[in-house]
Amino acid sequence: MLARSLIRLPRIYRGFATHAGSAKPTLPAVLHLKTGQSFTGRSFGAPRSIYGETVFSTSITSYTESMTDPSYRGQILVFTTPLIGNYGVPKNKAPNDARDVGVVLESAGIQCAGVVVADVAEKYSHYLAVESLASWCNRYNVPGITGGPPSDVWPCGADASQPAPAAHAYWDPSAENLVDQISTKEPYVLNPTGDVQIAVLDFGAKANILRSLVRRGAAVTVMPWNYDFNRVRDEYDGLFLSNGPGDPQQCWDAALKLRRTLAEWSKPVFGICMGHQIIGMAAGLDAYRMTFGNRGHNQPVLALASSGSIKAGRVYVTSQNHQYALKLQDPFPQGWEPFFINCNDSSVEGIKSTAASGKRVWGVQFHPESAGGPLDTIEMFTDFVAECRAVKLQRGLDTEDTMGAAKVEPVLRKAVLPLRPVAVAA
Ligand SMILES: NC(=O)CC[C@H](N)C(=O)O
Repeated sequence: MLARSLIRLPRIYRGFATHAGSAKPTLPAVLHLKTGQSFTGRSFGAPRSIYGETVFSTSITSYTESMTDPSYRGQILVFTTPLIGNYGVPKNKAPNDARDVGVVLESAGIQCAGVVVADVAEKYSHYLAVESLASWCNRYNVPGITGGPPSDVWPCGADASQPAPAAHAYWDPSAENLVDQISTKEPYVLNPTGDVQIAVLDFGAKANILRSLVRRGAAVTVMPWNYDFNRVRDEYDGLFLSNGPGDPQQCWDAALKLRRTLAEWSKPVFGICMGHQIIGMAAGLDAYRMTFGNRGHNQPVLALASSGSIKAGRVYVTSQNHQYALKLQDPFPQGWEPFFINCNDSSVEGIKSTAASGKRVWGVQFHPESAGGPLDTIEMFTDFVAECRAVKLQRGLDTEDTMGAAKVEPVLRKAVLPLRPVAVAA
């Protein structure tokens, strides 16, 4: 169900923080959909009413990673897995390390607006857990709704006496630039001693994307989503465009700046999810809103082309969280080709620059960094950083008149080979 919606609590119970944070959800709550349906359940987490866009995820694990993924901003996340919360929530602070991003989960706090869980675990067990899902939600002021009506403590249907909001009152997430709300306001650097300089345009980057780059040795400069990279591009060996919340049409400013980058700069560019949509828009493809987005950790995608660790004809199982996609068109804009296609709904899962274009650009709709989900495509980060490194070395060596191609080759191989991905199992 993708309708805009509202989680509503009876007015008299708003402010009952002690109850809302308790292990046993007993207060009634209602999920109203703009399409007219209302679902009654019990409240957990913060005792307040919120508007949001209702989306569902079929993921079985990693509720903590999903809920801290900035791409879920403004959304009421419905878990189709019935039991959520049974391994609790860990302390979200990583050891102080200049190479890391400072958090264990995907951002500093809960990003989704609310959660819907069939059966929220009242007890949790995990060696790293420090609190329950309900207490975590309560601390971040995020309401949750679970189970059926609390018939033992409250007359069934009492919540229904609260009127559903009028259709026009519902919030329209595509009217807001959610990316601008979450993106860094100032550039910052991770792993400054890294040997390749990668700029990240931050549309709401998941921490594991930044980790995946710095762990491969890159110095990463995270920039605001609409930063004019063209002003500083000569200082960088590669450009990365992150995931992010909301409608990509809100980010045309970034797509137009990228269009210029792609026309005038031929170093490696890689984008994930929102970043992939922005690359597509810059390339001349249309982005559209899907009837059913893909959210889950077992989305199969078929590779249509080989590149680095990715082999054409293989199916990779991927982690996904998106509502928009690039439109498949035939022919593709000149210089571009489809890279992956979704095996379930045939949506575009990746695009790349053609070999003939002389560019090195890749975009994927899925999440190679997982967190949560499978690691089938994690080596795409290795490919990207290795490509940045190879281009950097090639350029450095190209400018040395004394070194011809024959001498360059072993130097390059030494730098690149240890980073080559292990073969993906057939
Ligand atoms: N995870 C993402 O980057 C999602 C991109 C975009 N907000 C969408 O829903 O399609």
